[in-house]
Amino acid sequence: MPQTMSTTSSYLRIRPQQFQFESDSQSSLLRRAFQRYMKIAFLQPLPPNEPAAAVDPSAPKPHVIGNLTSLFFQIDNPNTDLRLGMDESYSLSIRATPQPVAFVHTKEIWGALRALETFSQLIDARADGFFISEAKIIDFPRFSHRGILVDTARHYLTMDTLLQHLDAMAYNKFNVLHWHIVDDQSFPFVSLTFPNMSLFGAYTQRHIYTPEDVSKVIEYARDRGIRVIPEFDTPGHASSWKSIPNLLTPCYGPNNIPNGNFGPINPIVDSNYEFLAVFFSEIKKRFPDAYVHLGGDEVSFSCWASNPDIQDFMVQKGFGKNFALLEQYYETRLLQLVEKVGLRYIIWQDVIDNKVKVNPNTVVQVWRSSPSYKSELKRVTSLNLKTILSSCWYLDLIGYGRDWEGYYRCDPQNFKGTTAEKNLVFGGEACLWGEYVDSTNFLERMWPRASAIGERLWSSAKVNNVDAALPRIDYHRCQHHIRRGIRAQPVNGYSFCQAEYN
Ligand SMILES: CC(=O)N[C@H]1NC[C@H](CO)[C@H](O)[C@@H]1O
Repeated sequence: MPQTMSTTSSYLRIRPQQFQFESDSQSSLLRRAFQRYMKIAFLQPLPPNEPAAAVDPSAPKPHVIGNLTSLFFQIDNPNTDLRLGMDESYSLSIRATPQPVAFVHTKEIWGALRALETFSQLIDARADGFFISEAKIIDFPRFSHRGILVDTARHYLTMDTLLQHLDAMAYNKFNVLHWHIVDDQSFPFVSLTFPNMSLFGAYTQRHIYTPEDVSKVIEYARDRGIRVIPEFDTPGHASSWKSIPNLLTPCYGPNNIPNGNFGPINPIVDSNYEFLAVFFSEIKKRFPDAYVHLGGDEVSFSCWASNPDIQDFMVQKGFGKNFALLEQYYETRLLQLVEKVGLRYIIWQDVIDNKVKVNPNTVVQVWRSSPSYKSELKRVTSLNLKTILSSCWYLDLIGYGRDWEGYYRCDPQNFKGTTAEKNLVFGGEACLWGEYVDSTNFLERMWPRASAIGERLWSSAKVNNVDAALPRIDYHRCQHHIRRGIRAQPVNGYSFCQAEYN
């Protein structure tokens, strides 16, 4: 839902063969977007040879007063970086009188992409043609970080799934793909510096993302105004990093000999920080975004506590039995080496909960839903740290019925904070963890449940009435997902699409 939108009951017909997007900008990204949306905006609304009568006879016949033949884009500054804080605002005006004219004005090219998506969603595709009403829209996102976490480590996601997902993200104006690319269970990311990591860490050599795959995802996302932020989660969730000698902590059994298991990254081995510095300097080369996600969640202390060398280290450092201090020691050194590499970072809230001192640019991702995410938001923002919320939006946790309503009601700034603290919450992410998700069910489990979060993160906080949203998310599922080839599951107990998924 745009920030401001007014329409009239005067319609213009669009004949795709006599319509084009136009701009003075020479941007190749914009040209590709124009080509893409000429297809998307004018997809046949109904299965072929469907009798026109199938169109809902009660729907009011549009009052057509002319033909629209072009949509002109004026972009003030076409060559801009894809970045946190990029300008995605736009105005869209469609007028029928004195003669049909349609016009978009944006500051940056990213607003042009968002305007194209809105324009495509305004088109009323009927059996007897394509129509669009007069409209005046002034729009911009409420939050600048509107992300989706995908997990390619618990189960592998095919490139086709990832690219379809990026298409759907664009249909919902998301702008960050948080690629949780590796974890305990597998390491599908092919490192150029340390090829053994995927050689020994991937499920098989087919369950990998080659450098070409990674570049393809980054370019495909960029074309849609979507940043790609990879997550390399340490010191926990790193069992698959086992090919790096001495990296993981050897766990000890009760008789003080190694029991063959390995735990979190070993924080007392200095060469591990040298490895991490080299690894993250590769990451900086491979991913253009200024931010990387360093994880830091769910570090289990039991293996560290079982290791006699670590026990000695804790005594030397005066940490006693407080392993949160050892995690602080690790995180402090990690954040320093990553900063030295020239990357900014996002971390899970656990790092803050363990009282690690972080760089003021740090972004904290709040994900736990207990004791209360609202008190966590207060705690993190009172440290003057930028924050994104995920707690309400764990799409991997499934139940029965319209769970999207809860996602829709959750507002990231709805906590007891000062205005300044609330403004530090600059967005959020839906998370679809991969424990029970792979390419057979990723898209239908993601969409359109994530659409409710997309509107929460783009639209005004005042757009929050679930009853008003129900028919819109239902329509959005059919017209902008199913019709565009995205397998999106039902959001309503009973409904149908003009063109069902075949
Ligand atoms: C930050 C975070 O969420 N960490 C773990 N918590 C539970 C999730 C499943 O719901 C995943 O296992 C995830 O790896």
